[in-house]
Amino acid sequence: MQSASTPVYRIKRLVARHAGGTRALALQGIELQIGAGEQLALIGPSGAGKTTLLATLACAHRPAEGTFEAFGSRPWDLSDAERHRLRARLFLAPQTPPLPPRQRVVTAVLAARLPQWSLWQALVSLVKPQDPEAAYRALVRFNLGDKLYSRVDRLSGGERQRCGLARLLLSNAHALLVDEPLSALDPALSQLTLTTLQQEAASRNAALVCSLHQVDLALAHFPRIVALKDGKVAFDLPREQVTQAMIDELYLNEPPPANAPRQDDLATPLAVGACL
Ligand SMILES: Nc1ncnc2c1ncn2[C@@H]1O[C@H](COP(=O)(O)OP(=O)(O)OP(=O)(O)O)[C@@H](O)[C@H]1O
Repeated sequence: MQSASTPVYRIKRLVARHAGGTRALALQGIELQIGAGEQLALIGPSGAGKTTLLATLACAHRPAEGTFEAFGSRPWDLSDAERHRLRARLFLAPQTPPLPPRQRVVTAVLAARLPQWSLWQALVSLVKPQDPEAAYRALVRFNLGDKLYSRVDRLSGGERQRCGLARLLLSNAHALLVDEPLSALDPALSQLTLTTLQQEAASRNAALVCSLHQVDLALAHFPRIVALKDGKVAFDLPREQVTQAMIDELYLNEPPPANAPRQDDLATPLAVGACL
């Protein structure tokens, strides 16, 4: 039963494995609570488990052990139909959005409304897009308004990535899960993208969880930083308490993350300002 104070996510001692011969651990002993309206960045070296955690939060990956509650329910104890309904409250934007290459952008973006539509509306929209104005408004917010009727396979990597994010704006979700949204974007578009995602999350009081390799942007934009390493939470802190030593330790023996702040740029603890 969900009340106003029910967290969006409540996770205890969560363990996740991937399929395959070794069933290697991807997440171990994860403890996490995320409330409505919270915005947090997930950082950590490659292979730390960020994508696996986002897939778990999206109910796309079933945990092997532990407690996992979303909106007060245990998704994997629900029937398939109930879990399907729960998933309509979650939106996962993968790093490479699964957009049909021959589809027009307008149709691909409007597909985010599928969970809200009847089968008939969905079929009609494939032939004649329903509410193209809404798709246009979403694309404009990612500086992509001129691509409304382009074919998906004619988009650049960065345009495709933002097209995937425009879908998020058309969803009804209250947990927005975004995996490395900036990997194909230049600095100006990166700022625009993060600001748009954060404004959208704030306007619907949604939880926003965003994995980022750009540590400087994570610290500049997000009030809470959750760092993963080797499938475990290395730290989970307000950004003001994150120090350069913690970042160094997190990426020890790893190639430096993209756009990591230089040592000279950082006080200890880090002095960072919001960009919202
Ligand atoms: N489909 C899969 N099958 C088997 N192992 C996997 C699979 N996907 C990920 N893994 C393993 O799970 C661990 C966590 O991977 P994950 O993709 O969650 O990390 P990540 O932090 O998102 O990495 P990156 O920053 O490189 O995207 C890694 O050891 C990875 O090799």
